[in-house]
Amino acid sequence: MGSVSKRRAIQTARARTCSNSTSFLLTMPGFLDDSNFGALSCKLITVCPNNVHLGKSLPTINANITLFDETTGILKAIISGNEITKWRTAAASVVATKYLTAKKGLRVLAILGAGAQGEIHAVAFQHFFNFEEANSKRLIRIWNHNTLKAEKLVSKLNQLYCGTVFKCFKSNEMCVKEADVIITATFASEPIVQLKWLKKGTHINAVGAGLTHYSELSESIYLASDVYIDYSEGAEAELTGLKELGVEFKGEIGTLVSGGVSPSSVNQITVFQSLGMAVEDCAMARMVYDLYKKQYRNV
Ligand SMILES: NC(=O)C1=CN([C@@H]2O[C@H](COP(=O)(O)OP(=O)(O)OC[C@H]3O[C@@H](n4cnc5c(N)ncnc54)[C@H](OP(=O)(O)O)[C@@H]3O)[C@@H](O)[C@H]2O)C=CC1
Ligand SMILES: O=C([O-])C1=[NH+]CCC1
Repeated sequence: MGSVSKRRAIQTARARTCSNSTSFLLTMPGFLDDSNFGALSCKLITVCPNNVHLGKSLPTINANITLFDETTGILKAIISGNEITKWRTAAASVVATKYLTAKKGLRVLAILGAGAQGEIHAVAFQHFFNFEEANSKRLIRIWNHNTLKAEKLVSKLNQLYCGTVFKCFKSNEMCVKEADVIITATFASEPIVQLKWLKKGTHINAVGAGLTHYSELSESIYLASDVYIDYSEGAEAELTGLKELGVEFKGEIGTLVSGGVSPSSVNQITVFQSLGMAVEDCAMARMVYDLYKKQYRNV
């Protein structure tokens, strides 16, 4: 993220090719100029929310990353991108939360959405943060519009991570009540969080992209918040609706990381509007490729 804000990363706004009214292909080329994590790559990712209704347990998001030699342009690898997309998206939310809540006490975390992103955010946030609601008990709240799915996820997470209690909420309003941090990771095309439900100083990681990238939160939340983005070019292209609403972006998270922007005050509601960056995929693909070479080819 720091490299993006220092302009050591090249990633034009991605192309979106619709295959029908709800599904699309994103083409995400990126170049990262870094001796350890640098790479030239292009992620091809399809988003098909209706896969969930096909009854075949198909992921709704499917990605592959093509990795190229920066000098010769020769294709080096095609790397499956589903796990990479999950992890790098949660990692971006962790970094945004770290920098935007640095001066705030964190007790209550609410995750809205129990799909792939909801799950990986729960795993990442229990690892990096200490959300203790009461009696020093670590707790993470999870809501899904279909409660059964949230119950299944909660049961799985409670078996895997015994240091934290994962609790299912039937109401999104109750789930976000008193939350210090909220993560929205759904395909909701209508707001699932309202301003009047929030307390002062809440930080929201808005990850989901339904029809637009900003449909999970009410307009009043955006207008009342300091909104941060991952990269300006993407925001200019994909967040036009927010700009038309009068929302001014405070800056890129990478600028906060590099110390170029002062984080918001403790009582200010903040939103990290996560679009997802091609260079996050670049860095991860390079890491996977290097590990593969070391482990299997002894190079
Ligand atoms: N910012 C970024 O970098 C990235 C963003 N995303 C976005 O994150 C979101 C989640 O992705 P992912 O977890 O992989 O997808 P999944 O299909 O695994 O999960 C989607 C979740 O959204 C819920 N959901 C679906 N429709 C609605 C609705 N109308 N209202 C409320 N909840 C709904 C689903 O519940 P149920 O199954 O019960 O219907 C499920 O819990 C997507 O919008 C995706 O585009 C994904 C990757 C990267
Ligand atoms: O960056 C990404 O991979 C995505 N953003 C929205 C859907 C997938």
